[in-house]
This record gives sequence, structure tokens and C-alpha cells, in this order.
Amino acid sequence: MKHLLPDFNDLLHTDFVVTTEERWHEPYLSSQSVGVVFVQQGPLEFLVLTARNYSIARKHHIRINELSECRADCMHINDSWATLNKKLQHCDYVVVLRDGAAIGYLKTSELASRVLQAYTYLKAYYDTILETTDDTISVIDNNMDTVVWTGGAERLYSIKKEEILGEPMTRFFPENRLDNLKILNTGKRFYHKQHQPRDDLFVLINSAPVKLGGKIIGAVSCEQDVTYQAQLNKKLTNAKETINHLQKQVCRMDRSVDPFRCINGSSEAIQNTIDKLKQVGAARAKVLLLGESGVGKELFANALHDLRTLGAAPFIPINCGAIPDALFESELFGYEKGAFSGANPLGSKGKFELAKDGTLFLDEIAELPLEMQVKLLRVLQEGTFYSVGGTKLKHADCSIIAATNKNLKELVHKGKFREDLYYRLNIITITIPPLRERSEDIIELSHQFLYEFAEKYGRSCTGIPKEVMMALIDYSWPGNIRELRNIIERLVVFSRDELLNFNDLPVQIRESNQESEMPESFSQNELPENQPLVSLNRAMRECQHRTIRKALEHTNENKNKAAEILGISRTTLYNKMHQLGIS
Ligand SMILES: Nc1ncnc2c1ncn2[C@@H]1O[C@H](COP(=O)(O)OP(=O)(O)OP(=O)(O)O)[C@@H](O)[C@H]1O
Repeated sequence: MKHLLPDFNDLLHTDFVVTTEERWHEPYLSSQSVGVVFVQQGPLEFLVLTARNYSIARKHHIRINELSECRADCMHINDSWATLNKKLQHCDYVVVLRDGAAIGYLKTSELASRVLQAYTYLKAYYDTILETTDDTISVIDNNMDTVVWTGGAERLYSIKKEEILGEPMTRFFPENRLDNLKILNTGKRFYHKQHQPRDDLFVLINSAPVKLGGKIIGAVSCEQDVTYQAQLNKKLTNAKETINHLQKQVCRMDRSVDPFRCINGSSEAIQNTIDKLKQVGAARAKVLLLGESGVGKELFANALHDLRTLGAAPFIPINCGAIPDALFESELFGYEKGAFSGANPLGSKGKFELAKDGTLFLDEIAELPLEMQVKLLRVLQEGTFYSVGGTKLKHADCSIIAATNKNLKELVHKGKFREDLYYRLNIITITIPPLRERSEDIIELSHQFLYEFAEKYGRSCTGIPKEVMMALIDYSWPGNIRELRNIIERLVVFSRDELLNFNDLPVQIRESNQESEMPESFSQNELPENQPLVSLNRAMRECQHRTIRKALEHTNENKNKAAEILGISRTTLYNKMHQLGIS
């Protein structure tokens, strides 16, 4: 191909003779086929005689040094163009050796014209490619000067070639937005990176360093304008947000919409819980929601509130475990102006007042300090309270829903929760079942969360691979639905090619799946007929859960004694408790 440098073999001349200084005048060079005589003076040293000079010298007995035209250098046939280039600097001929023997010679004059020809072809192709492409291509050299700027770049940035070529690119763009400059320093290439070279412009950029002899001599960028797509995407996201917002408002106004619609799960256990709450909905009695962490207590409380108030009154949650003791009273009952230093000088309403006609949701009620339990009890009994620093009696006109993941009865026994408050709250108690007791919901909830996060992160993952689903079903979910939700979010974020990957599951879930493939205490032959393996595992887990809980209750939560009764080490007991979600 004419634009490539020629092969040395193609340029090799073989009409030559190599002789020595003593024998140079011998008459064997009268032949027409010999063009050059190389007189060898050392192992790699040659004098050059053209055939014509040789004849003159012989005829007139001239000394060799007087008629020699020049010296020739030598190279090996496998040497590179870079080596040859160095030799050509100081001689007109290069003797080419193979295994120490001369096999031909190269002429500098001829090489130069062949290299120039290759360069001319290459340049013609290169210029035509750059003129023909619509793409935005730019190249800078290692001084940051612009050496290539295509028509696409002219159009995208409204900068003419005449203005920018030969000029530092930093004159036209802020340095921190020039990825080319970073490449000059780091040598790292990148592909399809989102980039914003100017406030109004979004591009996808491929960039690479230009290297020569191991050194970076420049950087190339090829950009694709995606501003239109980025703007469309933004509009789409805004539109989605607006639709979501409107949908929520429509739901609130539409009395026919089921307030329990956002509680997913069709297991018998969850449906029974929903039915019970619907029954108590009409009565404005206090409700105590029990259930492990992340099981959906607040979601249920919210749904019950919507059912009772049709969303027309406030739902005010307060986390009794997260407020410092000193602030609790003012948080619950509010304070008057000047009540204490550092407070809002105008005073502030407390949660009881904010929840007027609506619901006050007392989350983590078991964490309420004892002295606050007395004050809360008084409000629940009398229905009135004073704000901090206030003298005016106020009415507590709100429904109360309390929730906890602790065993309140046990705390009453231990003196950590007031018995009278317990009986005040424990009028209607509803326990929300943990996720491990309703594995059929895992499938529904996982898909629900998958669609939610796929939309949020703009991925089009549509399904959950079988091995991932099996691992999710077999895990014991100590963190319940919150944990499941977080894990699906993680899988969507790490998904590649729109697929969720088993290896992106947290290690404890992957391990629980491996464990379940062949439980230690059962062999295949012992499996009950028609009983699927997953149910058997679940049965095993539930049995373990019950047994460990019983042992702990029996030993008054003493783990050493419980481990002894169960015949396992304390560490194994801790591990099992963690796996089974026993707090
Ligand atoms: N049945 C369900 N359907 C859909 N999402 C649910 C369901 N139950 C819980 N969630 C989601 O799980 C997360 C935890 O729920 P929530 O905060 O109501 O649990 P909780 O029991 O109050 O937790 P904690 O004990 O930590 O206060 C929330 O993101 C909630 O939306």
C-alpha cells in the first residue's frame, strides 16, 4: 500500500561487490551488472566506489582514498526504520547485512523519495478523511496546541479552524473542562464518557493519548453531541415527577382509592393483617403495631391514617428513640416564647398540636425514657397537656398509633416500660409478620422494587434471574422489607447489560443460597414426598428460629446457657441468631 513505508527488501540493490583494500583494483568489476564497489576497511566500515570511478581509478592508477566518493554505513536487514533514519543522517549508502554478510545496499536518495511518496499518499487520505467526516474530532499536541479541528467541531463549538488551529485549546475552553489535557498528563484513554464542555452542551466523548516511542505526544478526542437527548431526558424526568405528584394528589382526593394500595404482598399473612386494620379503621381506638425492624410498621400506620382521615388531616411521625431526652417534652408538647434559651423566640408547636385531627405516630415507643412515659400517659388519660413554659391547657385531638420492634411485655417485667402505659397503648395490637414467614411476598416485592429502581436509575432490567430469586427466597431477612428494598436497589445500580447479577448480592445472601442447596441434617432420601426443597429449608429455618427463641426465653436471654442447652458454641449461636434475624 502506497501510503505505508516500503519494505527494505523492496528497496534493496544487489549490483554490488564487496572487496578489500589490497584487492580493490582486481579486474573483476568490468561487468555491466556491478553498480557499486564497497571496499571493506573494518568489520562494519566501508568506502564507496561507483563503477565509473572505479574504472577511472584503475586506468590512471589513482589511490583509493583519492577517488572514494564517501563512506557507507551498514545495518541488519531486521533493523527498524528508526535505526535506518539515524544512519541516513551522515551517508548516501547503507550496506545491508544478514548474519554478518552483505546482501545488498540502500541508497539514501531513493529512500527519501519513497518516504516522501508514502507521506504524500498518507496526507492525502488523512486530509480527505478529516474533511469528509461529520464527527467532532480534535487533536492537541503536547504543548496543548490544536493540530486537528474538523468541520463537525467547527459546527458544534462555533469556532472556525482558522481561529483555533495552532492555538492553545485553553484559549477557547476552561482548563477544568478539557479532558484532552488530563489525558496528556495521565495517558488514560476513555470511551463513551459523558462530558459537559460548556454549560449548554452535553457530549459523549472517546479520548486517547497519541504515543510515539513510549512518549505521549498529543491527545485525540472524538465527541458526539447528545445535548438534545440530555434535554429530552430531563424533560421526561420532570414530566414523570409531575405525573407521580399528580397521581398522588388524585389518589388522596379519590375516596375510592384503597389506602392500603402501597402495601404490596398477597400472602395470607399480610392480607389478614390488612383486613384486621381495615376493621379497626372506623373505630378511632389507639393501635399498637408490633413487628421486627423494617417490616412496614410506619407504612401500615400511614395507611390506617389515610383510611381514617381520607388523607385530609396530618400524619405526624415521631421517632421516640432518636430525640435527646432533654428535648422530648418540647418536641411532643411544644413550647411558649422565651421558654428556654436557644429556642425559637416565637415559640413552637409540638407534635400533638401539629397532629390535630390527624394521627400522631409514636415510632420506637419502647425507647421512650421513663420520665417521658409518665407525661405521655397523663396526656393519653386526660386528653390534655401544657406546652413547655405554658399555662394554657391544650387538647390532644389526634389518634395515636404506636409501634415497636421490642417485646413490650418483657420490658414491663424488667421495669423498663411502665405497665399502666402499656395497657393504655395495648388496646388493639396488631403484629406485622416478618418477611421470612411469607416467602411468597418476596417474589412480588422484589419485582415491585425492581420496577421502581429500574425507572429511577434509567435501566431497563425487566426480570430477576432464577439463581438471584432463589437466593432471595432462601435468605432469612433480619432487616425485612427495608433490607430487601436496599438489596434490589444495589442489584439495579450494579446491573450490567440490563441484567441483575448473582455476584452483586451481599455475601450473606449468596452463602445462604449455597447452604440451602443441601441442608446438613437432611439427605435427599429423607425429603417428604411432593415437598419442594425450598419449603423444606424454610421449615428448617422456622424450626431453628422457634427453638433458639425458646432456649433464650428459658434462660432469660442468657446466651451462654442457651448455647449449652442447644448443644452449640456461643459463636455458632450468635451466627445463627444473626442469620435468622433474632435480635
Ligand atoms: N408491604 C410493603 N410493600 C411495599 N413496601 C414496603 C412494604 N412494607 C415495607 N415496605 C417498605 O420497607 C421500608 C421499611 O418500612 P417501614 O419504615 O414502614 O418499616 P418499620 O417496620 O416502620 O421499620 P422500623 O422498625 O425500622 O421503624 C420502607 O421503604 C417501606 O416503604
